[in-house]
Amino acid sequence: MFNKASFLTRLVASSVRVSEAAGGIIKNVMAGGDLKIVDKSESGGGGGYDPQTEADRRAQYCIVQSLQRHFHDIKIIGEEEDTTACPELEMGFNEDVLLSDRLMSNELKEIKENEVVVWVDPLDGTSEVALAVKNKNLALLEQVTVLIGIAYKGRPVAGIIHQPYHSTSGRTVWAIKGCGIHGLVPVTESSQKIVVTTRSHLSESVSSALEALKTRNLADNVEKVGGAGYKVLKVLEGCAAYVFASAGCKKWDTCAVEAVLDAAGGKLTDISGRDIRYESDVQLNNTGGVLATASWVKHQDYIDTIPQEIKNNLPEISSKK
Ligand SMILES: Nc1ncnc2c1ncn2[C@@H]1O[C@H](COP(=O)(O)O)[C@@H](O)[C@H]1OP(=O)(O)O
Ligand SMILES: [Mg+2]
Ligand SMILES: [Mg+2]
Ligand SMILES: [Mg+2]
Repeated sequence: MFNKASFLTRLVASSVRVSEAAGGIIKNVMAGGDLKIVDKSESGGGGGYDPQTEADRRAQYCIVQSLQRHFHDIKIIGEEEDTTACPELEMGFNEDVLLSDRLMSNELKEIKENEVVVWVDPLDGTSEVALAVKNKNLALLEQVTVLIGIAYKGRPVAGIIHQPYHSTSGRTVWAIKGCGIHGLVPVTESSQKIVVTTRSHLSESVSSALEALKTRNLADNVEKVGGAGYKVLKVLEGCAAYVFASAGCKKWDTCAVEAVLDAAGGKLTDISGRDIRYESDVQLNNTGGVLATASWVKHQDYIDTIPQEIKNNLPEISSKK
């Protein structure tokens, strides 16, 4: 069945399994107790404290090696430049994904390996991992996700969000364009408009955007939590929007989650309402910020309410410098 399925279905089926293997590696490193944290901003990354742990490095190695072994011509762009080798694992694939093959459009069925860009965030929420260990507050680990996003012609067509610390054995939420969302049942209405935003990268523009939303009853409450993946899961499970009016996150933070949110009827753009592009040569930073909304609110209301001066300070830069 696997070999008969189209390339995109096989890539997603493998990526679901690989994300779960990466989640296991993250848990093993955490259980070992020695994160070997480095601060990437010290090696010229700029932009303030930017931690990377042994879990980030091992998870990325596992994901990239496994996918490249089975799909030689895909282009993979991962967050971490430094990785740590880990034993080769025979991944297999997730059988449920294969069932999507019959639902896929012909255009997606005909996608070839050299036409996709795979955006990998091996561990989203590294700041929360560092804080969880420092404060011995393991509840923060629920905010950790593994993100694998698949882009075709510059736009997301599939996404995988693995949440290793969700309940006891973790969970994987995945979607292929036009084939629905799997791994959770999205909330389709809520009496309260809760907006989620950053815990560790707050700034003047982030706060001002949230204040503006509150005045228009688009944010009854604001929750500050970590991770782009975790915040989109919160939007899928009842929050109204994820608003990040800052240039800090990258294409690997948003490609997977945009594909999953889109499949649930939500929407993700920059804060000016522009689509985020995912070609292999784009600027890695999401310089226009991130606005993700649930299916049951109007995305345009949030765009219209964010002050123009904040948008002007977050221009879109689409080509790599
Ligand atoms: N200034 C920044 N520098 C590095 N990464 C950032 C920055 N801002 C956001 N991110 C990335 O975007 C994610 C969402 O941001 P936040 O948690 O602040 O809402 C973070 O988990 C982090 O991903 P990662 O943990 O993979 O490095
Ligand atoms: Mg990081
Ligand atoms: Mg990230
Ligand atoms: Mg990361």
